[in-house]
Amino acid sequence: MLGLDLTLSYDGAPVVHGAEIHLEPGKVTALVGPNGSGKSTLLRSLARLHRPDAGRVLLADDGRTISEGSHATEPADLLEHGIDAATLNGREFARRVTLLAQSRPTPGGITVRELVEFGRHPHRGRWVAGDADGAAIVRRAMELTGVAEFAEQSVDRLSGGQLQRVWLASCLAQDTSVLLLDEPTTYLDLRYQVELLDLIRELADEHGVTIGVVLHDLDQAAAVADRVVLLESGRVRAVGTPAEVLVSDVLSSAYGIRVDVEVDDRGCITTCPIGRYNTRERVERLAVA
Ligand SMILES: Nc1ncnc2c1ncn2[C@@H]1O[C@H](COP(=O)(O)OP(=O)(O)OP(=O)(O)O)[C@@H](O)[C@H]1O
Repeated sequence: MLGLDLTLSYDGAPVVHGAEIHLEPGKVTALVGPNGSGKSTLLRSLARLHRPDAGRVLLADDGRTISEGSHATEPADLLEHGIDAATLNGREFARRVTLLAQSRPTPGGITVRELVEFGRHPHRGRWVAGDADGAAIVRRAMELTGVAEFAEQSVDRLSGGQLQRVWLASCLAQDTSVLLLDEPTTYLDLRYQVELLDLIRELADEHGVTIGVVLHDLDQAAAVADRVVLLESGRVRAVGTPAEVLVSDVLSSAYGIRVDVEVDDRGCITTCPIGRYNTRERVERLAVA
């Protein structure tokens, strides 16, 4: 997927200025940046939920799903052979791209299974019977996200984290080749944060899914992403591997606070924003104590 020269605005006021973003099949691309830098707006434009003032979104012409994997696509291939997302009808687009949004209105009075089954909507004909693989895909989506155990429970009785996982299951049930996630670890406890990041990696590595994920936690971005796109004031400030983008001077300048970065022997990146309460001397003193 390639977002090209995207200019995005609200009420005529641009908030993203000519951004380019390339999401590759089988790779995880993390969008990071300060509050208000345009991450969600950019992600929503890739999901066709925010119409660009200028620019376009191109998709690989394979129309494949998570189950089938997808071909590698370079920006030049997409420019030549890609499909302009704006030309697809809603159903065609929804078979290719799904977004786990930050918040969604959840219909009341339905079960977890019914909400997950909702993800099958672009694969259904006029009759449910048309979706032969649907039941198996829904079951698998619920197992992967750990919601199968409360499949028959009402969504009204779920915690924030459980509901987040049910919506993720619904996105997986949609079985698209592009999966976009906006701050998916919000509301999740430590275990499910880690499991969600593992699942994201598994979908990319084993199923060739194209993944774009907005993350505030830079250490999570470093751990899960192949590429990081750093946005600042609606502009792409840096693109590259985590080791290339998540460096002290770039982060300190983007976030307006000193950010130290450590890389251990295994190449794991840890970022440490230094506030007044969190001077290096204090951190070292606590480590000794
Ligand atoms: N519905 C809206 N109406 C008007 N302006 C908006 C709207 N949503 C977002 N904006 C503005 O667009 C800019 C980008 O917002 P966006 O939500 O894309 O940033 P973000 O990087 O995702 O922020 P955060 O990290 O806080 O979620 C901000 O200046 C924000 O105030």
